[in-house]
Amino acid sequence: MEKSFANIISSIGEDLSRPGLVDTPARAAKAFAFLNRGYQQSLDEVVNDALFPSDNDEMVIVKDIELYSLCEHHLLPFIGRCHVAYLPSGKVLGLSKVARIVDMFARRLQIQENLTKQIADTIQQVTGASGVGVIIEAQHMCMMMRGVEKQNSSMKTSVMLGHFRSKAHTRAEFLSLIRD
Ligand SMILES: Nc1nc2c(ncn2[C@@H]2O[C@H](COP(=O)(O)OP(=O)(O)OP(=O)(O)O)[C@@H](O)[C@H]2O)c(=O)[nH]1
Ligand SMILES: [Zn+2]
Repeated sequence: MEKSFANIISSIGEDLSRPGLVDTPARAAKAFAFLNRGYQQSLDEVVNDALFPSDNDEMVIVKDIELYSLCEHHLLPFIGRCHVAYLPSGKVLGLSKVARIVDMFARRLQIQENLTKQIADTIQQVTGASGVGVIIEAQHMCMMMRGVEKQNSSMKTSVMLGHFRSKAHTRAEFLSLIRD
């Protein structure tokens, strides 16, 4: 990856031998590996068996989970917030694991729609919940720094599974609780 970054830097007309850039291919490779570290993670390792029996079947919401990802079309960041809710069915998931699952998928090359669905499907799979709702609001640098150059638009995506899809009042409760 270092060689590839060295090629990219030369290709834009820069002088790789100038002092400020000498270590840049190595730094950039390290940074890019970090930004894409989700490929090295497995769900088992992320969840680490942090599932706890509970007879509480009321809605659990983790809101405003910050999210940094890279769009798979331009390799530019999209940055925003993710809200996750589920209806437990016999067990609850360790709180931090919700955010870790978000990160595991965000730290890959993504489009926002697929990211939203992967998070929802995984929370469903891990918890066996009777419903899952995931909403992501994000701003895409590929639309801001280049291309159409719109600075104020943001994208909202949602995936509703189980009762969040079939019961309007469950969905409404989720939407109202993330507004507070
Ligand atoms: N649906 C969706 N589109 C995305 C996402 N991230 C980037 N894109 C879009 O992917 C599209 C790629 O379009 P292309 O026409 O192939 O590429 P481009 O010429 O660079 O497009 P422009 O951005 O319009 O300049 C653009 O419309 C981007 O805005 C995402 O998360 N979801
Ligand atoms: Zn893009």
